[in-house]
Order: sequence, then structure tokens, then C-alpha cells
Amino acid sequence: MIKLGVPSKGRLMEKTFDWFAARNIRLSRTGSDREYAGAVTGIDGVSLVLLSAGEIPRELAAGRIHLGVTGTDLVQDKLPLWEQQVEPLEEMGFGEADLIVAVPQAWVDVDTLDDLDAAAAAFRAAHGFRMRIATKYHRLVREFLRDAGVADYAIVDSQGATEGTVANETAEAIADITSSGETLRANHLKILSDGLILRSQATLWRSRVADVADEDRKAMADLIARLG
Ligand SMILES: Nc1ncnc2c1ncn2[C@@H]1O[C@H](COP(=O)(O)OP(=O)(O)OP(=O)(O)O)[C@@H](O)[C@H]1O
Ligand SMILES: O=P(O)(O)OC[C@H]1O[C@H](OP(=O)(O)OP(=O)(O)O)[C@H](O)[C@@H]1O
Repeated sequence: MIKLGVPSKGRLMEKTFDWFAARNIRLSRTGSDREYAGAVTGIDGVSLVLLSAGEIPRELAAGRIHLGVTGTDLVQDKLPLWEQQVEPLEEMGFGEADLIVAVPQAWVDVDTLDDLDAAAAAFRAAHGFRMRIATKYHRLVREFLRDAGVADYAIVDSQGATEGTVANETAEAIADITSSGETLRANHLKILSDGLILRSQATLWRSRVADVADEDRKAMADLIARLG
């Protein structure tokens, strides 16, 4: 069987089901609400694997699933050399979000990455420890800030409610995804003018690593022919 990994809940799951339904491939969760089992109808030889969106990159890279749906942000952050491990087949037109760097609106002198760098040095001199940036996107944020010449900071891990870390005084700045911008506004944060790290959307990926058995080649070809 060709294994297709799809987010098991949340905003990406239903839209993924709709996207495949529009191509006459019906994905569904089976069993009780809490059981992560799934079914595929409308195409032969494909099985559904329900997974956390954040785990799909790793499962693709390990070759445990042949195809998977998840955001560009999660693939690029979790997989070093992602292009060697996965291939994007289709951008799916939902789950659109920007990964950005944001600081408190009250920092009126900080609007750019250069300003952030200067603020970071001043912060360390004043407080004796490095300015903290909360994020779950460790790799992408480190690479982006390195390329921008911002050095004097520390990443603090935040796996959710990242915008709240500033008010809670566990970080001075954040890097997270934003879509409508409401969460940033509600938490009195502003995006740096050159603080866009990545534009992400839900994408269907093919593992470059997973073995496709001879008897599964037709199912893979049929599925790919139905995309677009
Ligand atoms: N507000 C948003 N609008 C649109 N897309 C979003 C938004 N927030 C997150 N996403 C996208 O949805 C995908 C999954 O996000 P997230 O990591 O928050 O998943 P989750 O639903 O919390 O799943 P899990 O924690 O089980 O991995 C990411 O690719 C992300 O870019
Ligand atoms: O710009 P907006 O439209 O306000 O959306 C952005 C928010 O959506 C995501 O959070 P999610 O709802 O996944 O919750 P989380 O913080 O627990 O990850 C993201 O982490 C932002 O907090």
C-alpha cells in the first residue's frame, strides 16, 4: 500500500480532506472521535496514516510514509537538507501563514533587524543576560538571524501560545507564524519591517526515501495523475 500521512486534527485536517475530495479521493477518520484510524475510498492501494502535522516531516524523511501533507514551515524547520529528503508535489492553497520576528509595540525605536541587533546589545549590557526570543522554529530562526547579523540573543523554546511569552516575561521577542495578525495585535506585538522569515502553506510532499514496492507503483502513479 502507498501510505499517505495527513494531519490528525486541527485546521489542516478538514481542509486536506476537502482538497482530496475535490479530486474524488475520499479520506475519512473512522472509529470513535478519539481513535486515530482512517480510510481511503475512490482510489485503490492507498492507506491513510493520521499524524500530528509536526511529525509528518520526520515520517517522510524516515521513509515510513510515501506521501504527506504538512506546512512548508514544518518541513524546512525540522529537516536539515529537506530538499534531499522530500519533494513538494502540490501547494494546496490553504494553511497560509508567515513565519515572522516580532517585538513589543512599546519598543518604538526597534523597527528593523539592525535595530533589533542594537537593542540586543543594549539589553545584555543593561540586564547581564541575552535578549530571549521565544519560538518553536529553532533552525529557521537561527539561520535567519545569523544571515541578518543578529547574534546577541538566546532562543527559548515555546511550543504554543508563543505570543504570550512576552507579557509573561519569559521572552523579550518572538518568532512565530501569523495569518490574520490578530494574535500579534492582541498581545501588543509588531512585526519587524524586514522580519519575514518564510511564507508557508499546506503542501503535499513525496518522500524521496520511502521504497515503493513493485505492486504499489500503479497506485502511486494513479494518485499523482489525480493531483493538480
Ligand atoms: N493561524 C494559522 N493560519 C493558517 N495556518 C496556520 C496557522 N497556524 C498554523 N498554521 C499552519 O498549520 C500547520 C500546523 O500548525 P501547528 O504546528 O500549529 O499544528 P497543530 O494543529 O498545533 O498540530 P500538532 O501540534 O499536532 O503538530 C503549520 O504548517 C502552520 O504553518
Ligand atoms: O495571525 P493569527 O490569525 O492570529 O494566527 C496566528 C496564531 O495561530 C497559531 O496558533 P494556534 O492557533 O495553532 O495555537 P498555538 O499557539 O497553541 O500553536 C500561531 O501559532 C499563532 O499563535
